Amino acid sequence: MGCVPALQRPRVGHIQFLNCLPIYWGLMRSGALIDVDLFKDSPERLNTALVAGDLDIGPISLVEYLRHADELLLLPDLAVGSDGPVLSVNLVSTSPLSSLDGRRVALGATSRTGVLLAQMYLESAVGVRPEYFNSPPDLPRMLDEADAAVIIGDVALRAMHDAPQQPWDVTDLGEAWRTWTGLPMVFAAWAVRRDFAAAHPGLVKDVHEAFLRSKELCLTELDEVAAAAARWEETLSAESLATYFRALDFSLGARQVEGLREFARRAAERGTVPPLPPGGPAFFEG
Ligand SMILES: C=C(O[C@@H]1C=C(C(=O)O)C=C[C@H]1O)C(=O)O
Repeated sequence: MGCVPALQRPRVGHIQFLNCLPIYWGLMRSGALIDVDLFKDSPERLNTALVAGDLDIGPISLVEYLRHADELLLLPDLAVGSDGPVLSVNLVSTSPLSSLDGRRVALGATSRTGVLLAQMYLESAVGVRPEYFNSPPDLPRMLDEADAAVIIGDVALRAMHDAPQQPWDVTDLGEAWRTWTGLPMVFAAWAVRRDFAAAHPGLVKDVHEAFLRSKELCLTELDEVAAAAARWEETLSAESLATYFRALDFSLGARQVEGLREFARRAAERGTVPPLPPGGPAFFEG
């Protein structure tokens, strides 16, 4: 009887960490926010929502993408990574890394990629086999219960900032990966569910283009983003936030894909994730 289906905006995830504030800034400045239903949350909850089909498009930890690559397509040229120090994916330790054999290491619950990278690094580069346990990302509590802790996002950025006044060794895992492999690290990428992309290719193209425009725009306005964010920070200054935003690499070009593949290969070798299919990752090609 000519029933018109209700129009529904794409359900899009957004990481509620400072790392994705530049992307949010760009979406806001271009007006693209009006055309999406934006869900802000922590990375691990966004991972779950995208995999469950409660979101259509969103950022996903690289490790979770690798576990669900058959259900997802990556959006080209968009990621959260670094080609060197990242400042916010940190292994914080109260004793030297070489002494961690058999000792307890707390893994922060918001991270999937950072915590796996820390384990790979400790075991294969440092040569120790600690005992790991999962923990809420509360650094003082983690260090009460363990000799080292892996944290990401704002908590990690603030810990890096406070480290000179604390008895901590901080290993920046973006930098460690780069020194170890010579490649950039991709911690998270943006993906669309394959079923949604098949049903609504035009919408996905629009959202992807909005994200790319947002990225371009924010890169030219990072000092303004940093100044706006610093008003709500107790200890991080506009200068340190600007340094942070410049350390982050939001691109997913040929070199970043090479880094992604190398991480995938090493993770699959450990049996933690299935191998990437040949020619992978598969991208949305709207
Ligand atoms: C650089 C970061 O990238 C992230 C790291 C993630 C992970 O370790 O699983 C997931 C999403 C991103 O937020 C960060 O959170 O600091």
